[in-house]
Amino acid sequence: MALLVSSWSNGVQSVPKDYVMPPEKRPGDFVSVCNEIPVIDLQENANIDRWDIIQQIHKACQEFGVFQVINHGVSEKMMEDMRVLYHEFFNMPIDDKLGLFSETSNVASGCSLFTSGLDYHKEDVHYWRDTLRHPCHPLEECTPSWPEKPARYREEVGKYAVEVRKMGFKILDMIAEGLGLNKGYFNGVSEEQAMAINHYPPCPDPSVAMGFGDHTDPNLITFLQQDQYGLQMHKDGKWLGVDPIPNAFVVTICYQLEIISNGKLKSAEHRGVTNSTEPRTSIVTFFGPNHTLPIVVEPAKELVSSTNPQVFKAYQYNNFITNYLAYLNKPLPRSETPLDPYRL
Ligand SMILES: O=C(O)CCC(=O)C(=O)O
Ligand SMILES: [Fe+2]
Repeated sequence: MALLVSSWSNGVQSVPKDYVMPPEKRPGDFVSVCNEIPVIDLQENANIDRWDIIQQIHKACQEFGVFQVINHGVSEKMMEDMRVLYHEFFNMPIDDKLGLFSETSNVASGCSLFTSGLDYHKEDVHYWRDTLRHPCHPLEECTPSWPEKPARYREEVGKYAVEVRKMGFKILDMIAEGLGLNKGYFNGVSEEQAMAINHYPPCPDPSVAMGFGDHTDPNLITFLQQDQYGLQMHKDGKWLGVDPIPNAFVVTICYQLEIISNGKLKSAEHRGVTNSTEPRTSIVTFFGPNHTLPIVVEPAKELVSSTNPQVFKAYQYNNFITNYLAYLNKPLPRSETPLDPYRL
């Protein structure tokens, strides 16, 4: 537990040496907010109909692999309640969190509170973050593993998970239609829903530490709400800062969507940096195929033709996840990406 950054970092004057990243993994010069990352209003009006919104989403998925949504249907009150709840959670006395703590991230199973990356003791340098992670669907099976404190946790997070699922499926339908696929096309590969709540305490020197290193999420699609600046996206060799718009969700295209779209949509590489003044919390929801079932993922047949040859082969999702986790443990610099073994 003493390992949690939030348990020891308050008031520290310098970054401990096992949190000082080697130069190639540091955040580099300050990256300001990029106003080009699309912000899409999901509310139809007299001038904008559903098809216009689908086109905006499609363009953003092709050009950036990321966009923000507003008027998305999840109530502002609920998003604010989540911010307040997780502020309270990360500020609870250590004893209240002890039962949840795990020294490894335990990604595949139940609820865990961990720090840094996948396996703290195997790392040379650590990330400046603590994370609570748990599955969210089916709700009745998941909630018994969730935190018991704050007392309203299970009720509030349960409602939020349901609302985010509705929004997620609505946006996935629009992505499907933008690709020329039927509504509901992604239903079979978005069954699994999990949340990760990343907490980054203020860091005395954000230029040498890293909150969350570069990565692309392995699942289908990710929705993130954030209370402070810190998320950056990689595009055309540059890092772009994502504006922390209150009550917006950042939508990120992940590896499975790039593969199913036969490379038409781009997955987005991203990272989280720290700041020296304010704690930052990102509340992240992931949707993807059920990793406990032998689900086959492959490019949509409708998107493959003689002029658009298939660029990825079919594989089992659980095999992809095993390879992805092994990839994350490989030392830098890595010569290939987790997508490469699946290219034709
Ligand atoms: O905290 C952030 O902004 C990034 C979080 C993230 O990329 C993740 O949880 O996969
Ligand atoms: Fe991520």
